[in-house]
Amino acid sequence: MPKNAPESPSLVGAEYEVEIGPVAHGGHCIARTDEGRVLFVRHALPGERVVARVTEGDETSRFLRADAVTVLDASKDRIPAPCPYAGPGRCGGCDWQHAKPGAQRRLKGEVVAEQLHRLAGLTPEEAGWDGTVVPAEGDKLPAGEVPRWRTRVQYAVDASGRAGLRRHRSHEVEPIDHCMIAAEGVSELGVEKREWPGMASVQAIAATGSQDRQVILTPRPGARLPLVELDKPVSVLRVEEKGGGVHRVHGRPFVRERADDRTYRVGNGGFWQVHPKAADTLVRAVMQGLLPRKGDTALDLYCGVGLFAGALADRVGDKGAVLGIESGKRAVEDARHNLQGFDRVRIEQGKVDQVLPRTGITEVDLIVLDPPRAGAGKQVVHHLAALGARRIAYVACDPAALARDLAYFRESGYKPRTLRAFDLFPMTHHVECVAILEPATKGS
Ligand SMILES: C[S@@+](CC[C@H](N)C(=O)[O-])C[C@H]1O[C@@H](n2cnc3c(N)ncnc32)[C@H](O)[C@@H]1O
Repeated sequence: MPKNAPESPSLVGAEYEVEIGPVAHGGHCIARTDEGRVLFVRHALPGERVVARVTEGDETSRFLRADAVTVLDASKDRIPAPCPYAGPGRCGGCDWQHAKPGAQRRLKGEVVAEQLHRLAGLTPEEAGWDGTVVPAEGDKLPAGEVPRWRTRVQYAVDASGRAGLRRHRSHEVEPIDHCMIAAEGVSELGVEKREWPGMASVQAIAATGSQDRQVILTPRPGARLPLVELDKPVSVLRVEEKGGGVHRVHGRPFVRERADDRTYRVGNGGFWQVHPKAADTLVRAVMQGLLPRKGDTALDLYCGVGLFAGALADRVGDKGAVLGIESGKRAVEDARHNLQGFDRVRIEQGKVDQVLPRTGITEVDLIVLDPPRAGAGKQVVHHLAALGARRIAYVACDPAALARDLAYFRESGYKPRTLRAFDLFPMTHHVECVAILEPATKGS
């Protein structure tokens, strides 16, 4: 828009009575107004008739964002949100509090299917997927009961020092007394029960398989650190104002997580799967898909603190070899520490697209890649396909990025053999997938 062009009138606050259409990626459903405007409506379910109030957009917007503020005709999948902080304009953490657990998983499945179809041109059958989204072990609870799965919670702190969670697409904080999806170990720390003057955010971590608890404080500019007295002994870290460096305040600078019968040190609030069953679930799915053999060579790309590299190293044995690549400096130190017992495991620091070509590797037997939400991208996918792996496991937290990359894999001669989807983020719209790929010539 030219600099001094008049702004078009905002539609925020406008209300439309609409029929809710299919679910879309991102925790909302699609609806159309009588004049043909497209609405992305939160707090609604497919098939419902609702009054949707616009939360973002103006007369020129291609689509508007809206909240269902009145439900005129409810879906049979609707339940009263168990969380008192869920609802229009409230906490932005959960998208599907108002849906029965089975319906949440169906909605996620529809999103995965739609992304596969739209971005990769694949039907569920062609992707080797039965169309289901599987709950994590122990999470199949009756409607109204909420799994306490979040072992890491990033609380935002408001100007008065109260901890809470951010409202949807907003910097505003919804102060909360209790997050229902927080793991018991997180709630027990009592972060929500005290004030955090001067802090911008407070992250609480409760490790899985050890009693390690950690709080990571991010102060506002110029603020002094509060004396941290919590209900449990914890280690405390502080994030620097500028540059985001992390410093130890007291206790260990890491927590010990357990997965696949191994302990992993995770320092400075680095990446670890949030659901307590996620690491084991994903390792199992990847290993069942790859079927590593003694003597295999393997890559673990975007390896974090070495979760899949550790599992692969165990299975390929002394005659095999594993190379992990990870961009985070601290995560690389942790991965090297975690896997120091394996002579034939090497961890390289840097971005996959830069490090991989420098390694000079031209052939491998197996590959695991577990990229961040943006996915791996065309260049990395084409490079991987040229290495001739027998099987590739793609672990994906964003089905759109996965579907796009599956299309790149197809261009370069790989097809999905199986795909599995897991509900490792109950109550939210997020879903984790594991696709196992093999050369397209195999069995076709
Ligand atoms: C989804 S996590 C997976 C970590 C690990 N596989 C696990 O399950 O614990 C993605 C990891 O990729 C790293 N990362 C992000 N972009 C990267 C890049 N371009 N190259 C290498 N690593 C990257 C992040 O630091 C993070 O540790």
